[in-house]
Amino acid sequence: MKDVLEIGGQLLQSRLFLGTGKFSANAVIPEVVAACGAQVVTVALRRIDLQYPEENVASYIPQGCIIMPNTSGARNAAEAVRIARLAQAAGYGNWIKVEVIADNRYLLPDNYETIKTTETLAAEGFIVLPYMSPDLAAAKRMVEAGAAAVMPLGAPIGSNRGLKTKELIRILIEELPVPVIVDAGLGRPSEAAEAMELGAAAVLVNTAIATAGEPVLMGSAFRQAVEAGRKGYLARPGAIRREGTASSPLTGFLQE
Ligand SMILES: CC(=O)[C@@H](O)[C@H](O)COP(=O)(O)O
Repeated sequence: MKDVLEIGGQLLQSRLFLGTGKFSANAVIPEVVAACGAQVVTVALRRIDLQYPEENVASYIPQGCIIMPNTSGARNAAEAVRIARLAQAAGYGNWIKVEVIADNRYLLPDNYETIKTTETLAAEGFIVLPYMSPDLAAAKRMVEAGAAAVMPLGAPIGSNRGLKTKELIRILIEELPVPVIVDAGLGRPSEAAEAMELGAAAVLVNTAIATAGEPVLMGSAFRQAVEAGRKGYLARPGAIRREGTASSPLTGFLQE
């Protein structure tokens, strides 16, 4: 049975979602998407320019990808809902990544406003993927509100600090009935593999790929890391022990 990820009725082979901010030029995006094998690509509505296609980041996303607008810039539920409706009216479908960020230093999400946004947009038929701080109570409310997945941060956006919220994300993976997609802060392919080994359904990466010296090569590295991490999870890793266990029996050699 092929290992596919289902979200909003879509069957995805790729578990690496790509963010499109911070690239030195939009022209590199098609090659990076191909290197990542990404099927879901997120764009900020403010970077969608309907009048000048060459400035419209969405026009660099290959056919066949799901373009998932995000509500970055929204500081409360009302603004996020407005951005989502604008994106849909502009023809960008009904997937939406909810981002409601009220602090300028750490760019941490406002879970309360995100819950409210999820309630409104899910009721309007959007496929809602809320970016959130990994809190079980808030995540359950987002799921009750109709979230198709939840997207807890590993570390602050753009920090490249990795899976700093690992134990909280593990709880979400164990307790929630929807896919858990680690989003934000993953700085190295190994950290994406770590998230996948934990049981994350997918990861979303932007800064680490966009700001690498070689974004296409880094995208390919993240692709392989996500695939390896997923296989490591499916293979059911052995128990972690404190004591040593000989790889071949030493009986008959050591005096008890
Ligand atoms: C919430 C948000 O905006 C993230 O999707 C961001 O784009 C990805 O975070 P990194 O840039 O740290 O990968």
